[in-house]
Amino acid sequence: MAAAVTLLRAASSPGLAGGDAGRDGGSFHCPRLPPRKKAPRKRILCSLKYGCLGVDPAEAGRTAASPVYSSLTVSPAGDAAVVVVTSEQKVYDVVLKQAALLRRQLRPTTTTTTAPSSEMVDAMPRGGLKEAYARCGEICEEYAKTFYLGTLLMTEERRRAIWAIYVWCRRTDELVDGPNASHITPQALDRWEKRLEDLFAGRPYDMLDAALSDTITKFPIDIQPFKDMIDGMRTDLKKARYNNFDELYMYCYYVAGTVGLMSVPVMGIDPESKATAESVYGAALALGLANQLTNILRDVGEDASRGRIYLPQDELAEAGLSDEDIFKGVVTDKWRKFMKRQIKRARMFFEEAERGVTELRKESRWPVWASLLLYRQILDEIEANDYNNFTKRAYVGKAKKVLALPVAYGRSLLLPYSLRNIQN
Ligand SMILES: CC(C)=CCC/C(C)=C/CC/C(C)=C/CC/C(C)=C/COP(=O)(O)OP(=O)(O)O
Repeated sequence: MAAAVTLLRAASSPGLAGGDAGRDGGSFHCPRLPPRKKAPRKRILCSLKYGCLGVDPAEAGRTAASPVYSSLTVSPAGDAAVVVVTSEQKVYDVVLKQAALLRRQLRPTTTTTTAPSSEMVDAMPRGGLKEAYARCGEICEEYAKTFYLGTLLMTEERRRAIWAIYVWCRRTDELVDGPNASHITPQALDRWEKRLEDLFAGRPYDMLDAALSDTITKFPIDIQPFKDMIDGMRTDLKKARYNNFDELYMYCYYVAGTVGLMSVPVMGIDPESKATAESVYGAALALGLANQLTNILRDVGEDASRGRIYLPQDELAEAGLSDEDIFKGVVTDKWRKFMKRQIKRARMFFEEAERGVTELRKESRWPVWASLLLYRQILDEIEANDYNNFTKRAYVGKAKKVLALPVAYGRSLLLPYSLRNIQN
């Protein structure tokens, strides 16, 4: 079962998602739950941002009553209020937590010292941490060249930290997507999680872990996004279908939104920026989601050949499409229409991410812009392929890749969005 589905929570829970916490940009409008006695069984509609994306304006009226709105329902008994929380709200709780941590510039509580522990020293090669980070850099360069090039502009400490995070994510992903994926069991993921806890406590198992162990002593990085990513891998082991966008949203958070959350404390917010930490984390989350949705749209055919369909089943059905159509892989008008809706949604996540990039420290913006521009172009390529993502892999050519670098650099010089009106 997906962790993605709505979760039940007592209304009295202190971290009531989307409740009075509020959100910059006004996208969350979940009012407080009403007092129990006065409003038994009252339903409160929370308008969420992305659930209804891609719906034609003509259909807009219908969305008000459609299930894309989460319902907060006071229980019939009136005494134990139960809240159904959407994935977007649940993830937003994590965003708030991470933002609070960054604001306070806290070190993770499990880390007791900034000096390498004896376990850390044992796990390190003779060249020590320097060599461990260099290896992380090589891996990052090998798998994500454009992003790697961008990181070279960052300060050494930040760049090395980003590489260490990248490598941990890559290794986690390889557990379920790599050559040994067919042997991976939930127990192996449990062991990987234990290993994560150990490295956060200063007890790394190997040199690559040692680099991350060191990184978390230098930046206010929380373990939760890392654990959530492992949860995403657990989802991948047992789930091959997503009933609706809410479920898919959660999956995308687990496997990619988490990367955005892990990166912000290292990339840093521009000291001049007037944006709140929540909004920057929100943008980082949006970029992870946008990238993952794009990745899914690019790989429809490849995933189908492994029996997997990472598309909202209800939206497929609405478009008159079934799993069989995906397995057959014929581009029809129904498929084009369905794809247009999915692409539109992915672009909206990219749009949300854009503002946030400008709020990052100047030297951190370039790699993020570069990867944003390049990944977003995959959507253009899917369109250029007339939506044939069954047998053609949308690919951004070398020339376009090279061109993206100066464009990204130019954008990284722009004033943070939060300062633009102030200065004009
Ligand atoms: C926007 C702000 C404020 C900060 C930036 C925060 C960051 C760095 C967000 C990026 C998140 C990210 C890179 C998520 C990973 C998404 C993803 C789908 C990666 C795909 O990785 P591969 O599987 O290696 O891709 P390919 O299959 O294309 O090679």
